[in-house]
Amino acid sequence: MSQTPLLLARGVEKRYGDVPVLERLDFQVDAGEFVTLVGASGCGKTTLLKMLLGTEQPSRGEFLLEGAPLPDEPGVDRGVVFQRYSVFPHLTALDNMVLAEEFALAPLTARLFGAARRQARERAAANLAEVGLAQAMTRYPYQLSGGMQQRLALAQALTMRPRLLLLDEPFGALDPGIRLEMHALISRLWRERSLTIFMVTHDLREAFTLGTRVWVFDHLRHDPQAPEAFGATITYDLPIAARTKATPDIPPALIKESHA
Ligand SMILES: Nc1ncnc2c1ncn2[C@@H]1O[C@H](COP(=O)(O)OP(=O)(O)OP(=O)(O)O)[C@@H](O)[C@H]1O
Repeated sequence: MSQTPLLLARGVEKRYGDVPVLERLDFQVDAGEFVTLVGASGCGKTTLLKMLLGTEQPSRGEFLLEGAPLPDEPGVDRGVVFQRYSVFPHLTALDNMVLAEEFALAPLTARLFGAARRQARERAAANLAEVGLAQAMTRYPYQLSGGMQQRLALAQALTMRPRLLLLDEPFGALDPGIRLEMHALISRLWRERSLTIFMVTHDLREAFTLGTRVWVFDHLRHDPQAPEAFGATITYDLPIAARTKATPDIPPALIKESHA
């Protein structure tokens, strides 16, 4: 069996212009891990997700996906869900799903025909059913609740069976009860599909409940004369032993950082 980690970061830094945002990122993540990212606003969590997605590039260092340089543009090997989902408003849930597959499989025309289209529709229907949207396939986005839209977003992100699933505060805009339902859904999908997930959240309880590993972002180095002189990095990398714990133990030192 290969010893190559699914994802390796070596000496990654990210600057926007002269401003360092992230520094000293060295980590390895194995297939099947569920990494949650927490930390103060503006310390670069979304920037890390964007680098993994391929919409931003490291200023220094590199990422290796299964030993090969991470492609420097988004691809079907990485799925993403944002806090607010943007869909095509004139397409039903099913047609939005099929379109995601058309973009992936026929990037030039974004059209599938005949048997390929029929199969794409069958897959789309199965994937929607898997996230609990069997009854909502013919609905338009404005007819879906926030939770249902995020279910659709998840189904769409998983359409091409990505190696990495990147979630940027995917449940941040949802009511607490709906959030719990979404926690159950993402946990089930993670287990059943053996996903590798990176999820940014401001909710520490969510981070410790869902993650097998919690990364806390902060500044290791700080110059009071020049607050923007240094980037943030992963200051804690906390393995969560018992993933199925009903009430996760959150280190008291971290409680103050919760925004929830
Ligand atoms: N395209 C950009 N150009 C210049 N600066 C940027 C750009 N994108 C992000 N930044 C800056 O980089 C820093 C990190 O932003 P990022 O969104 O990654 O932080 P975050 O930890 O995800 O924040 P939040 O928790 O509020 O979502 C911020 O200071 C932000 O203003």
